[in-house]
Amino acid sequence: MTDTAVQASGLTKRYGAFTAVDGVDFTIEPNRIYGLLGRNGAGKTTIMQMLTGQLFPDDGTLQVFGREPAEHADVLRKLCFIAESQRYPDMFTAADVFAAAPWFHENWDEAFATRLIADFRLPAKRRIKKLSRGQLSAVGVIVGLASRAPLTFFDEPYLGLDAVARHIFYDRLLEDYAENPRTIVLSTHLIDEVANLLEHVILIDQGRIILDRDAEEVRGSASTVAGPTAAIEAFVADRPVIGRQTLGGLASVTIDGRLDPADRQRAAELGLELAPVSLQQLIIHLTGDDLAASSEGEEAA
Ligand SMILES: Nc1ncnc2c1ncn2[C@@H]1O[C@H](COP(=O)(O)OP(=O)(O)OP(=O)(O)O)[C@@H](O)[C@H]1O
Repeated sequence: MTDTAVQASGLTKRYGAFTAVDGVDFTIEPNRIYGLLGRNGAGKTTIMQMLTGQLFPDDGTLQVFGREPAEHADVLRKLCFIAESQRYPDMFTAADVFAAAPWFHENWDEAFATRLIADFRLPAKRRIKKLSRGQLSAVGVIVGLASRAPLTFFDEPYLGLDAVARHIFYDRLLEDYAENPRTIVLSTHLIDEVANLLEHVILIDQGRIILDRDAEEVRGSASTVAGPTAAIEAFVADRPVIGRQTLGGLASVTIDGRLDPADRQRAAELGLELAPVSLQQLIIHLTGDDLAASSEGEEAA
């Protein structure tokens, strides 16, 4: 049996009277790729900062590789945190950053970094402060990949990257992960782009976890059913509805839970169309205002 990479229980962070992370429990298993997803301000960065010893929790227990991260240098050495707004010393070139990386990351692979510099067409000899936004993102991504840290966090560091560069990042990540398994946590809003990379999804909303599931289970775990409103209502009665749109006599309703062959047959008999819900659509339903509106309606009823 392998040990867990992260074990959090009742993890809480407050900023004054505001609770940014509200008593969350979760586990991160080693050698998997996790998506830490959620809307702006959900608490993702705050959680990652606690996991990497940059912030102290106000409550709860947190173990990273079996210890409290903030107080154990041997744990911190196993971590790599790449943020969107990564800062570097003013005089540094990208090459200086890569030259310093092995001091912090014992698994640093210089040959891999050199290959990535070419892939991203990064002018490594140029001062960091002269780099474009995308080039600066590439510096962070290269550090995150070539460090091969046992637990690597990418907190949306690839926002500045263009579509080609982002796909190079996803490809290199997957290739290298296959050869050098490690634990990777990605926080991103580009959910459709990373959906196939993720092995596990943790969805956070307003400081609380609302979904913590194997990505394979999430795929196909919700469906959209579309057709005449009366037939839809007959089909979705007693099923958990997580989204609803109506237009004239037509409706499109998203339901949670898998459909079995009998469900599919019934939908066909009623003349309804079924479509799988993508991870991004599911997250929009789970954290969007349409859910808030329908659940308020249910509470009032
Ligand atoms: N130093 C701080 N002081 C006060 N409030 C803070 C502080 N840092 C974060 N917050 C608040 O805590 C909440 C969680 O912030 P956090 O940065 O963790 O969100 P996030 O999920 O990473 O968001 P985004 O996707 O927009 O980056 C937000 O409401 C934010 O405004």
